[in-house]
Amino acid sequence: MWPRVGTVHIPFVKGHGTENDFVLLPDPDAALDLTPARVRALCDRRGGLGADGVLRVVRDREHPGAWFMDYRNADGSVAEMCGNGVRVFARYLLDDGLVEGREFPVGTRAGVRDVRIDEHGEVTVDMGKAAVFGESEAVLGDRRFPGVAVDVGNPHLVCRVERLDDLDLTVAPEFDRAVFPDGVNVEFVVVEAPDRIRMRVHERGVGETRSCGTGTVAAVTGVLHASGHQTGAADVDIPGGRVRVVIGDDTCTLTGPAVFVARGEIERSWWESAAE
Ligand SMILES: N[C@H](CCC[C@H](N)C(=O)O)C(=O)O
Repeated sequence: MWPRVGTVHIPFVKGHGTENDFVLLPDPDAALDLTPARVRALCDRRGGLGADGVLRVVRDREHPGAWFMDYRNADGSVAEMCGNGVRVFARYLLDDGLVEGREFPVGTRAGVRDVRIDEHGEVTVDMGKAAVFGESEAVLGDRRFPGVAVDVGNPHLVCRVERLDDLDLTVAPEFDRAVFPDGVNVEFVVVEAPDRIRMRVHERGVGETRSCGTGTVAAVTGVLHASGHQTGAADVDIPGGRVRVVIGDDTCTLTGPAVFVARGEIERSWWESAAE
């Protein structure tokens, strides 16, 4: 073992939900100064661990005994909610014995989200009510994509397209800042069948990801809205896998996997140097 010269390293867990990947910081008492610079450094796929975002386990001050998910995007920004992240976060709480039973609440900046983990490890998250709040468009190069604005606790723009393989998502789509003053996650959606859609997503604060849980809820909500329906269900195929979305009268659910890849320790000296 490397000599531990009086340093205490920082535990982490690496996991993903349909390949939307995260660094999870599990120690709620570590008193970490999680600056935006450290989040960017952790998410850096060369100089750091590499991830789309960071999930930190925090004691929920408003709900004693419950846990709060402090989610950060790879660019260091704070987002209200992360559907894939909640699945990974919930699985960690269950696997590490921090909760009793397979159904429990998780606090997020978008509110409390009830989760259920079945015996196969599939996680269902009550995502709350998704709401269409207008129409707008995304611009990629010289192409304009009309879409619907959907609030899933975080902002989304859902654009229906005929194909996904001709979209250059290496650049951020332009959008109307009057509609999305805090930025937006943009989904490009192909409807394959009334209960199956395919999508790609360019995430606020990250870039193109292989999956976006809140984005899949927004996509199904947007497609149903466009067809004049308020409720329905669909399988959503994203590059990182498949999730199931159910849009009900009062709430939506997202069901999908949560995978742990590795556990380890972040070198304290690296952590201090990343503070900026
Ligand atoms: N990947 C996340 C979405 C993060 C959204 C974040 N990029 C934002 O700024 O809202 C998810 O699975 O829901």
